Amino acid sequence: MKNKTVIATNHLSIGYSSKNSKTVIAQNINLSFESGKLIALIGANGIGKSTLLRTLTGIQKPLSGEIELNQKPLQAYTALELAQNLSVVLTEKLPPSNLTVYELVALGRQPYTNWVGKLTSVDQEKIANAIALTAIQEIVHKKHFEISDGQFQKVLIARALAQDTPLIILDEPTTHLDLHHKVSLFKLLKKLAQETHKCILFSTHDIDLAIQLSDEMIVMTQKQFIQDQPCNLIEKGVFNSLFQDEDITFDAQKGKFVFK
Ligand SMILES: Nc1ncnc2c1ncn2[C@@H]1O[C@H](COP(=O)(O)OP(=O)(O)OP(=O)(O)O)[C@@H](O)[C@H]1O
Repeated sequence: MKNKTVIATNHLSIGYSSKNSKTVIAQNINLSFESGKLIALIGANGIGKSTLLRTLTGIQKPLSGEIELNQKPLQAYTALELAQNLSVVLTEKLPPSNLTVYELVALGRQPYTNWVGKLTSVDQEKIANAIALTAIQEIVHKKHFEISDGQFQKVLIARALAQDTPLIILDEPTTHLDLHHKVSLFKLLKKLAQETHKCILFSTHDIDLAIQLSDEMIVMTQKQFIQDQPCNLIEKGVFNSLFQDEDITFDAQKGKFVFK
């Protein structure tokens, strides 16, 4: 299947504005993401990763510039159309509820169900598919608060898969996970990008893992955004500019950070 551009930005400027002030977090952002790719967004704490992801998902308005989702300006989408084209996995806890894992995954079908919220056979098939792809069959009858953090992350990804959108955006999906669960979640995202041909964009602080498992990375620094394949970024020495700390350097041979 041919890769096509799912989302692209043109001279995008992101930040926060109120009545009296405007804070620019980053500007002149020109990025483009294709279907079938797993793309990691990395950068130091507070650099603006969440701000960028919130802007790309339409949760937050750009200060200026354009975002095109499937060749159409993001602001031209209705809320329902947006939910059919883009799913978001955030790290926030859910509001208190008694939902089972199955019901939570089924919520992904909301943009397609009628006003009574009845699931059609197509909806049920998409839910079953999402559950199978994320391998959470054994916990579908549990309440969502009866599962571990790692399982919960998978459930949120299953909900995004059930929503069946060409683009999935995740903000730090591996936070709070141990190494084993981080690796398995990264591999799951990689498999999903390959098998479902979706574009999966996520932010992370697990840079070593992102280098090994993502198709492309976006390195965000005070000065610039660099988007490329991990091996090219290593070759260009980009990772050394990530942290303003002489004690942390990137070992290009080992493909990981080393500390003094
Ligand atoms: N609601 C807000 N109003 C004003 N400034 C904000 C707001 N939210 C975040 N910021 C500021 O925007 C900058 C970028 O924050 P953001 O959360 O996007 O960074 P991040 O790269 O995701 O950080 P981290 O890796 O620590 O999660 C920070 O300086 C932060 O203080």
